[in-house]
Amino acid sequence: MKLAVIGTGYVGLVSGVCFSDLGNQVICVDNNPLKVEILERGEVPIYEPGLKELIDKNKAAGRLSFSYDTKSAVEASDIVLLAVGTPSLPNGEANLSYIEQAAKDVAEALNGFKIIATKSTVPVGTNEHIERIVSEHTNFPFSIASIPEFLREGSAIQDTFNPDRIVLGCLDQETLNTLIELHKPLTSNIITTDIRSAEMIKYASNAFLATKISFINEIANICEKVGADVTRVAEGMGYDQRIGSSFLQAGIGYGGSCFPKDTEALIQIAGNVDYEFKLLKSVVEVNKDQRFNIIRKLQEALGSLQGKNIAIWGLAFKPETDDIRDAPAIEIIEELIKLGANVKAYDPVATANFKLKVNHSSIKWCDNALETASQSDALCLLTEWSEFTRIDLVQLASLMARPILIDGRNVYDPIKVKEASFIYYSVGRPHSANISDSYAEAMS
Ligand SMILES: NC(=O)c1ccc[n+]([C@@H]2O[C@H](COP(=O)([O-])OP(=O)(O)OC[C@H]3O[C@@H](n4cnc5c(N)ncnc54)[C@H](O)[C@@H]3O)[C@@H](O)[C@H]2O)c1
Ligand SMILES: O=c1ccn([C@@H]2O[C@H](COP(=O)(O)OP(=O)(O)O[C@H]3O[C@H](CO)[C@@H](O)[C@H](O)[C@H]3O)[C@@H](O)[C@H]2O)c(=O)[nH]1
Repeated sequence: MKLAVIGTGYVGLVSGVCFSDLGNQVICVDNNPLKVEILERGEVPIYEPGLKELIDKNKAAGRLSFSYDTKSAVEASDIVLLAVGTPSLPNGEANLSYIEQAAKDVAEALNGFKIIATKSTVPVGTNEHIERIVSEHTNFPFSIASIPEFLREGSAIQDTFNPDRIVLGCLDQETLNTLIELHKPLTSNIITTDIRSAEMIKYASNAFLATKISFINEIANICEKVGADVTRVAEGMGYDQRIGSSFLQAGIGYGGSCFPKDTEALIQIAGNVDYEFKLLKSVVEVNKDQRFNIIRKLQEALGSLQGKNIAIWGLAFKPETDDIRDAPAIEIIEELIKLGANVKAYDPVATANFKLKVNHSSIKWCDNALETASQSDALCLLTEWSEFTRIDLVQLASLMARPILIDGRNVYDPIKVKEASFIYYSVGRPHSANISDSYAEAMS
């Protein structure tokens, strides 16, 4: 089949590359000429493991190309996938201006029947809105579908080739047949439904996963006070198949380009029909506060942070990505600066993106993990990159002015950290400095 993919962010690029690898002819379009130039030069504008190799392979096979010309890409295609951004507006609602513009661009480029399918995460009813926009700008026939995307950054290729399910929202049987044919090589678990339900499946999935994270983070906060171990609690819960073990890792809260914006958007979607989504509002509130546990633990260990040297390991919102959108590190570092601390920061790949967002004279950007920790009063691990887990803890402690380690992702064995003479704070685990003695006293 011949595809035009509009938008070369994570979703557009990865799904475009995936479909070309399956033997389809794909043109990935972006209206940012800089991105297209980078891709045409053979470089990749995002860090995503395995993506460059797959792009090179499919470009060489003549199945994949890049363009900023929506018109010629659409003209050459049977199916158009919309994969442009839907970021948050200040009130939390999804900003639909990119998708509206893309729909108009595609409509004006139609030269015959096309399927126009939305992969972007859009509020319920948006595909009907897209249908209206397209019909206002063309006389050619077309069919609309919603194909929400569930890939995760950092494992986007693996997720795309091995999806748990494909959701196809479309009521036109011929269009459905074509889309089933396109997705059949990926999985047999293809759910077909109406467009509004498909749109809601995406928001409900992200909101549920975010709920699991906030839930386990609150359990962790209680574990800290009662001397239980949240990692064992999550393990014990996860064996119950009704609960499942994934997304029960306590930490500093979720970040990234999706959970924060999609939870806010679903609260707005509900609000627009006079429904107060109380549970999800609490999920968001818990998440916003969880990252500040890092600051609270630093203050417990050091008192005032004024003039203290604080090392930060990890700036990306999760490992294996250079994406810093809504990364907890942003607010943590901004708060440290506000409190008068001197910050040294390091991330294996996300520093350049982070500098564009947060730059301040009291931040020293470092090139490696040990240099960052050297002479610091405390070290905070915010992203669980594997290189941090492999570090020699004894050497690390010897380099620091004070051996205080705040582990925001529970990556270290508390016993080993103690053996290396660290004062260790993790999230919801015993053997850390954060066990409440008052609970033990109260129970005795
Ligand atoms: N990032 C993820 O992991 C992920 C996963 C699942 C779903 N989603 C959803 O997919 C959508 C895209 O997310 P993303 O992170 O890939 O976005 P992104 O912001 O990284 O990229 C979007 C791209 O679209 C381009 N664009 C905007 N308007 C255009 C137009 N009219 N014509 C051509 N190109 C245009 C932009 O220049 C940009 O390169 C969002 O709705 C998001 O919620 C994202
Ligand atoms: O047990 C967990 C799992 C995740 N996280 C955090 O949650 C955030 C999101 O992680 P993850 O879901 O792995 O990455 P994303 O790339 O944001 O993917 C989510 O958002 C995408 C965009 O909508 C969806 O497509 C994916 O299915 C959904 O997992 C990150 O900050 C993680 O650190 C935790 O704190 N604990």
